[in-house]
Amino acid sequence: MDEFAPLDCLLPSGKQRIGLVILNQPIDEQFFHVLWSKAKIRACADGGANHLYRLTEGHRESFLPDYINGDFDSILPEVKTFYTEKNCKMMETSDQDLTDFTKCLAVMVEEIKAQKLQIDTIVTLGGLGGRFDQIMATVETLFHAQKMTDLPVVVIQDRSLAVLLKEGRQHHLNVNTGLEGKWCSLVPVGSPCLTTTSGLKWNLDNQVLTFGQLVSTSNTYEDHDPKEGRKPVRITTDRPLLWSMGIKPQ
Ligand SMILES: Cc1ncc(C[n+]2csc(CCOP(=O)(O)OP(=O)(O)O)c2C)c(N)n1
Ligand SMILES: O=c1ccn([C@@H]2O[C@H](COP(=O)(O)O)[C@@H](O)[C@H]2O)c(=O)[nH]1
Repeated sequence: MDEFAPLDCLLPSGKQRIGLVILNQPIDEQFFHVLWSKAKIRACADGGANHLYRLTEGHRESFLPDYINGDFDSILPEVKTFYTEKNCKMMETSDQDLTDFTKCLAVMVEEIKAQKLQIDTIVTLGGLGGRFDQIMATVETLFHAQKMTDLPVVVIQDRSLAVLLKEGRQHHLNVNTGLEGKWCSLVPVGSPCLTTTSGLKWNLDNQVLTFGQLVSTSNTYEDHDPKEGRKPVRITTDRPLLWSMGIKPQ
């Protein structure tokens, strides 16, 4: 059984130790500060460095990533110069068969192993906005991630979080952090998913989720007694299944 609280990473008091990946999308300042302070390793994928540079103006030296990688077709010259001079590791990879996000994640997994870092979750800022092909590529990267590591890889942008649930497991998602928004969803992105759930308003009972037949979007949580808190959402699936959920505006 896999127990996991997807939004624990955004709680200042949350217990997860994280690795942080910054992609080339606008960064939510509040989320950034919570995540940065908890992170044991921090990385930018290519143009992600431009966003970090802009956001931390006036305090840049306190927010240096461990490495920046990618094909460097988006990082601005002054940003590249700044982080190079500050001795951040610059890892240029010309490979045009994998996205900069996938490559960044692969490096992070290697670094976690090499440095024996205690990490519970890899959290990515960006990846769910901007270009549609990049959003689809983010989902594809989550499939690569499952081959690279057993750690959960969570993607957060704006008020949405996405994580790919592993196949053949029972997942218990703790959705009682207080940060959960109203909606949640289960999308069978790679192949049809035989799915059973509890804790949702619209549950599935050994049903096949597949495009063109049934996809669980605009779902929400089962009603609960506010004094007792929400019960976990339980999900079993025979194939990787994309869980996504809203984050309540703070
Ligand atoms: C079949 C196939 N289609 C498309 C590509 C092209 N391609 C896939 S990943 C990739 C790198 C994308 O890099 P990234 O920095 O993540 O995105 P960018 O902003 O450069 O588009 C490229 C060029 C390919 N190699 N193979
Ligand atoms: O519209 C977008 C553009 C990019 N991303 C993510 O950021 C990385 C790095 O992007 P670069 O354009 O190479 O700087 C890319 O691999 C995507 O994962 C995005 O989410 N949306």
